[in-house]
Amino acid sequence: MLKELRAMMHQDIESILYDQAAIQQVTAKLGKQVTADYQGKNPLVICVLKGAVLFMADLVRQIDTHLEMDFMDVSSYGNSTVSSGEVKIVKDVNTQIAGRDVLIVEDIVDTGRTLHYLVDLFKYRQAKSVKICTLLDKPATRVVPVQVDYAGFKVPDAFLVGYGLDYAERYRNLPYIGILKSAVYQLKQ
Ligand SMILES: O=P(O)(O)OC[C@H]1O[C@H](OP(=O)(O)OP(=O)(O)O)[C@H](O)[C@@H]1O
Ligand code: HPA
Ligand SMILES: [Mg+2]
Repeated sequence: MLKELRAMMHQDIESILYDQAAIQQVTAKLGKQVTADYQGKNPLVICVLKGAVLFMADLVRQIDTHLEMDFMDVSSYGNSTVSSGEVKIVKDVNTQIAGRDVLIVEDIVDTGRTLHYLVDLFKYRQAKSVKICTLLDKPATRVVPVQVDYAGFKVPDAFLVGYGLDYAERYRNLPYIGILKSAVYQLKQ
């Protein structure tokens, strides 16, 4: 049954961009950079739900400093492949931000709206510093400027799924990152 479901999901994938080994390798590299930059700082590492949850889980295990974790759920795509333009807070962090070194962990920066909003929010809450670590950066589609401090891969202008990234809540559990066949979403929009 599981095999059949996997085969069905794979049929929707145009091509695989990054397999498990590539993701693991780049995550280890990012973890080393973060470790070097945050020695003695006890950063507050904030995962942007839901897309970044798999990356967060792998990344923190590659960071060799004390750190704290928190989770924020924001959403702007709904069941579409196009940003609604409005970032909605679904769940806020539980931690006081003032005076903290905040590291935001994201799966992808696309238009930049989500991260622009979050950086502004944490600065407004008087974080000591705010940095961004994203697995994927899609610079061609940027609408709002965002300073990305740590980026795993620069990706082409295509709709990606897998390893946390969804289309209409599906495909997050694929172990790799791939391009979704446009036929899958053109049928529905
Ligand atoms: O740069 P942007 O254009 O803002 O896009 C990036 C954001 O969009 C996706 O989240 P989404 O809103 O789909 O929620 P999800 O993480 O729960 O899938 C993705 O996980 C990023 O958080
Ligand atoms: O390419 C993408 N895939 C999935 N979710 C996304 N959110 C912004 N861009 C993407
Ligand atoms: Mg999404």
